[in-house]
Formats: sequence, structure tokens, C-alpha cells
Amino acid sequence: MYQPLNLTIGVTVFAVGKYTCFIRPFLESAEKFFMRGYQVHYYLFTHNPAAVPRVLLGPGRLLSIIPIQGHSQWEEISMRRMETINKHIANRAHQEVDYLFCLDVDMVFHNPWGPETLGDLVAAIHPGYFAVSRQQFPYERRQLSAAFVADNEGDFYYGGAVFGGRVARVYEFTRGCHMGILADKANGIMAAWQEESHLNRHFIWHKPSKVLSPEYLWDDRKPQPPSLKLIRFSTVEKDNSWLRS
Ligand SMILES: CC(=O)N[C@H]1[C@@H](OP(=O)(O)OP(=O)(O)OC[C@H]2O[C@@H](n3ccc(=O)[nH]c3=O)[C@H](O)[C@@H]2O)O[C@H](CO)[C@H](O)[C@@H]1O
Ligand SMILES: [Mn+2]
Repeated sequence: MYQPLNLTIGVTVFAVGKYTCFIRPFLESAEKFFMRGYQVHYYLFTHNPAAVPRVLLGPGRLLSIIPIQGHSQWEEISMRRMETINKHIANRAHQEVDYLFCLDVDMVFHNPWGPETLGDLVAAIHPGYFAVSRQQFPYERRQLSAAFVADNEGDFYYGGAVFGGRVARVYEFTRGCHMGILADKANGIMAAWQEESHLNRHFIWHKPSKVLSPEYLWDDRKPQPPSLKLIRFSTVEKDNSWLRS
């Protein structure tokens, strides 16, 4: 169905500081499982292009390495992604891809991720909150923050490690999140879960047209529940104190 449309799927991924160690497993597993048979354009943002390993890509698949500035605070690196992705779409990606996925790098693909994930605006349920009630979602609850969510709002708690959609929709979405982050900065506040809090706020205003199950955003540090038959994309075990030092 999608194949004759000759689609190109973009992926943004960031590797700043010690996170360059995740690039190889991310790319190698994506080559095995991510959108096989499609044209794929990886946009890898890093402060250190020399640290990017050579990974053999399949036909129709491209890797662009985009140098960016590093930041000393990991929260800043993580939050800045919204702004960087937004500007990158305006400058370049809007001409090069039809759909764009924005993914964390500390992750590995274990099973196929295909065209079933394509949609106008796509979110993924956070693996820590698929079985809990709305009152327990870790939304930003301070009214001073632009990411504020009231008790009676919200359907799901989404993870910040996976979102995407049609490139024009991802442009609007990242712009909104970035504006929220800027407003918080002006007020001297940082949302509870950084850009993930803003992402959740914006998905309440602009409902995703597709919601991916935790198959598409799992965490290897959690036991696999019986209800989860297949893990497609999962966070690897990592040492945060080392990575963020
Ligand atoms: C389970 C958990 O605690 N999840 C939170 C944590 O996710 P994570 O622990 O998954 O955050 P993370 O350390 O993976 O950072 C997010 C991404 O930013 C990039 N990166 C980050 C830091 C760095 O020094 N270099 C670098 O390249 C990299 O692509 C990474 O995958 O933090 C996020 C950041 O706001 C969200 O709040 C998540 O809810
Ligand atoms: Mn991560």
C-alpha cells in the first residue's frame, strides 16, 4: 500500500558527549529492522563527527552527520533537541523526507518497525506508565510551567524517546514544544521531565493521530510482562552517573 508512494522516512538522533557510544548499536539494529525496503535518511546530530563509526548502510539508505554544539548539562542537551529538530526541518528535512521520526540514541531495535507506524502525528506510550491510572501520570503539575497539565486532562503518558509523523506536523509540534521550553526558561523553571513534559502537554492540545504501544518503546531494565508479545525498540542498560558526568 505504501510502497508505490516512494516515501522517504527521516530519523533524527542525537549523540552528544559520551552518548556517541550508542551510535553503532543503534544504526546497526536500525539497518536490520527499521523501515526495511523504504528510503531512509538518518540525521545524526553530534558535537563530535569524528566519533561516528562507519556503519554499512543498505541500498536507498543515507546517513547525514550534522555538527552541533554540546552543552554541559544533560537536561539542556535533551531539551535542545526540540529546537534543533525544528530548525533542521525548516532548513533541510522538509525537502528531503515525507515522514520524520525523532528517536533517543540509547536504544536498540530487536524486531521489525514498519509502515504500520506511519501517521500524521505519532506518539508512543511510555513503558513505565501503560498500566497506571491518569492520576499517577508524571505530568508537570505546577501551573507556572507551560507544560502544566490539570488533573482531569490527558489520555496517555507518552515517552519522549519516540515521536514523529508527517514532516510538516513534526515541524509544528517541535516548534510548540520549543516555545514552551523557552517560556519556562524565561520564568526560571524546568519541567519535571524536561522536553518529555512539554511533549505530553502538546499531545493534549494536538492529539496524535496514531499511538504506538510499548512494543515500540520498551526499556530493557524492566521485566517483559506477558501482555507484551514483541519488543521492537528498547532502551539499553546504561550507567547514568557515568554518562552524565
Ligand atoms: C526513564 C527516565 O528517566 N526517562 C527520562 C529520561 O530519559 P532517558 O534516560 O532516556 O534520557 P537520555 O539520557 O536517553 O537522554 C535523551 C537523549 O538525549 C541525547 N543525549 C542526552 C544527554 C547527553 O549527554 N547526550 C545526548 O546525546 C541522547 O540522544 C539521549 O538518548 O530523560 C528524558 C529527558 O528529558 C525524559 O525526561 C525521560 O522521561
Ligand atoms: Mn534514552
